[in-house]
Amino acid sequence: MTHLSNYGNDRLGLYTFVNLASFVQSWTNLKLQTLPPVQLAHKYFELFSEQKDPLWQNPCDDRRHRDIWSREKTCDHLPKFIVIGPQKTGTTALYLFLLMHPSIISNLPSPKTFEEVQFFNGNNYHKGIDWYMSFFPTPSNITTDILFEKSANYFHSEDAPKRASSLIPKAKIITILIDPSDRAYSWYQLLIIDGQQLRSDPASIMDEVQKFLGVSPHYNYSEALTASNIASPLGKLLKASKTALLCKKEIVKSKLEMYLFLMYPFNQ
Ligand SMILES: Nc1ncnc2c1ncn2[C@@H]1O[C@H](COP(=O)(O)OS(=O)(=O)O)[C@@H](OP(=O)(O)O)[C@H]1O
Repeated sequence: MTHLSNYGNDRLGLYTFVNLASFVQSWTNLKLQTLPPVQLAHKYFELFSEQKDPLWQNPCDDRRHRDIWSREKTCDHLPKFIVIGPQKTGTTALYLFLLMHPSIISNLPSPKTFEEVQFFNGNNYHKGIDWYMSFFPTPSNITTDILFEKSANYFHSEDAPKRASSLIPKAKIITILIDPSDRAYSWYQLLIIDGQQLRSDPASIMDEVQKFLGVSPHYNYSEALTASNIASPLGKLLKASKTALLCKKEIVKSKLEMYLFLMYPFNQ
């Protein structure tokens, strides 16, 4: 079983399998049985569970694979080098410096992860090779243009090395190493806020933010963020937003209207 997006190896496998089955039928008393395709697949992965996780192989090194690929699946849509991180080492700066070179071309941006594709490290990998290749533009000059991608979290991913070496074995790799304490300090300067909690429990989040920023005096958000405290602008906003939520079906038709409605007390 292969995880190539073509049938170069699988055709050979099927040919061997058919001949094996006819040999068994002709020369033995064994009764061959089969199952419908989906059940057969379940059975297969029960027996070979290690193959549940695909490992996309490189289609470019085998002429048979290249020959049956469509034009869109040219090997020119794969990177020639990758910047693997780690995070907080200056990867964004390096990425921008590389982009300044006329022959070095990056992947197209991702709506979710911006300049990074983050293919080899996580679940995006299961979206397949076509998904990955769709991030790379067609080079205007195949011989001189060099495609690359930078995903800073490849560095600490356990899966990324084997996945990358299977799909792009010839790609060069760039990593940036700095004093770990500088990285730690950079992380320390960053506060990640849980957006869901900001909605459900803003006061606790704001306590955390104050601590992180070291602001003084400590402001009592628990008190300020109550509907009863309507004298303050925050109270007005909260009251307005509460009203908006209560009657949103009737009066709030879109997110924009909701926004304007919430901001109304401040725009008067
Ligand atoms: N030349 C240049 N220009 C701008 N910034 C530079 C440069 N070299 C390194 N840095 C520092 O790199 C830190 C951010 O690293 P990353 O881009 O890898 O961060 S991230 O993982 O993408 O969040 C970030 O560090 P901190 O400021 O300490 O957070 C940047 O200041």
